[in-house]
Amino acid sequence: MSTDTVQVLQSDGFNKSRWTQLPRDVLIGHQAILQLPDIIADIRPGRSVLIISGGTTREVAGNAVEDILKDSYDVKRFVAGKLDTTTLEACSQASLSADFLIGVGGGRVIDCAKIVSYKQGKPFISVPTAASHDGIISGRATLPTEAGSVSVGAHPPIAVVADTGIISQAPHRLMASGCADVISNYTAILDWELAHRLRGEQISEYAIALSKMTAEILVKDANLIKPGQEEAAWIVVKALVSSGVSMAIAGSSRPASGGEHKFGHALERLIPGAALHGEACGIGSIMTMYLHGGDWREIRSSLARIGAPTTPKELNIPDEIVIEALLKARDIRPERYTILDMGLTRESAEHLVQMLYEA
Ligand SMILES: NC(=O)c1ccc[n+]([C@@H]2O[C@H](COP(=O)([O-])OP(=O)(O)OC[C@H]3O[C@@H](n4cnc5c(N)ncnc54)[C@H](O)[C@@H]3O)[C@@H](O)[C@H]2O)c1
Ligand SMILES: O=P(O)(O)OC[C@@H](O)CO
Ligand SMILES: [Zn+2]
Repeated sequence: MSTDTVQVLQSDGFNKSRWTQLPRDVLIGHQAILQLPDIIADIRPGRSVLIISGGTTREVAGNAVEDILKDSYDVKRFVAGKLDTTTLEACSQASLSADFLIGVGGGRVIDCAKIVSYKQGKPFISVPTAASHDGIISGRATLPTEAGSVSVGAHPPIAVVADTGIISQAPHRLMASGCADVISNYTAILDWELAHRLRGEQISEYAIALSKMTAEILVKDANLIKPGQEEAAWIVVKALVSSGVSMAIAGSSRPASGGEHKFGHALERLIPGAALHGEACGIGSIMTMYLHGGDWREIRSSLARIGAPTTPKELNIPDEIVIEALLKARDIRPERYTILDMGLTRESAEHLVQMLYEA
């Protein structure tokens, strides 16, 4: 390095720096997948692509994406049945001959594409088939492991193509779950602020403001979120994108994931597949809002208005398992301090679950 450069680099002691990664193109709207060739032409990621989808989502949109691209690109496909290390390894192998990846599906498929993209250093495009989670643009991936869910570093997608027609035709339960994932931002923020006050954890006011505003706008528009409506898909996808941006600004999932998410991850381990990700976090958020002394009834009524579950019974989950998940939450990502890490007892966990059924 030349002396001139060293002089330019000198500072007054301020040494913070943050690299925020965001997608280059975000396209949301009616028949958006038809514009995939334009998006790819804009990015120029190469000529061969691996389309990653799930069993169902391949039928829903994976095949259509393949059809749209097959005349101009060398297309291969990979079906990710579940998200585990074996699948990730197989997907990585399949990606070796591809220049770029496209993840077409729900949260697990997109996380699979995100992780493989990061490991292989290849760009990926996110094509969500449901508005069920706020990971559609985030640079983090959630990996279920034996020891619980871990948030792993990944690349954000280079582009997002969210087709509101496809998304509006997904089961409403998925969209309601995505709304619950966003509504749970309210308590994620309270937990982050708590960790800041109690533990000196660094917070980002910008990330907090965006995350909170996103939840507020979604709750304000709750009456427009109806099954089968493309406008509803439009509203929810925008909220999911906005929540994802808050995570990108924070450089972690903190503004959108607090104790209610630790509870959700614990519940998924105890009774896999019984609740969708957002559903579990929504119920968790009612309980942690109560512990924060906030308006938990407002969280509950917002979830109910959107059609998301507010009690374990609606998901056929025994109350006892929810109590266990509340107590187990502290073992999930112990470094992430939340209201559930402040000495919750079995008695208070039982009370929290009973409270969900209160009129
Ligand atoms: N990386 C992040 O920042 C982030 C954020 C939120 C959630 N997540 C993760 O994402 C996952 C949750 O996502 P999810 O709720 O989408 O779960 P999921 O990916 O398991 O999808 C749920 C179900 O919906 C089906 N599906 C998707 N689109 C459909 C459609 N159009 N029609 C019919 N069925 C359709 C899928 O086949 C699947 O059976 C969790 O693993 C969670 O931890 C990650
Ligand atoms: O890091 P986690 O807890 O998976 O959070 C990411 C996302 O689910 C936030 O809505
Ligand atoms: Zn979430």
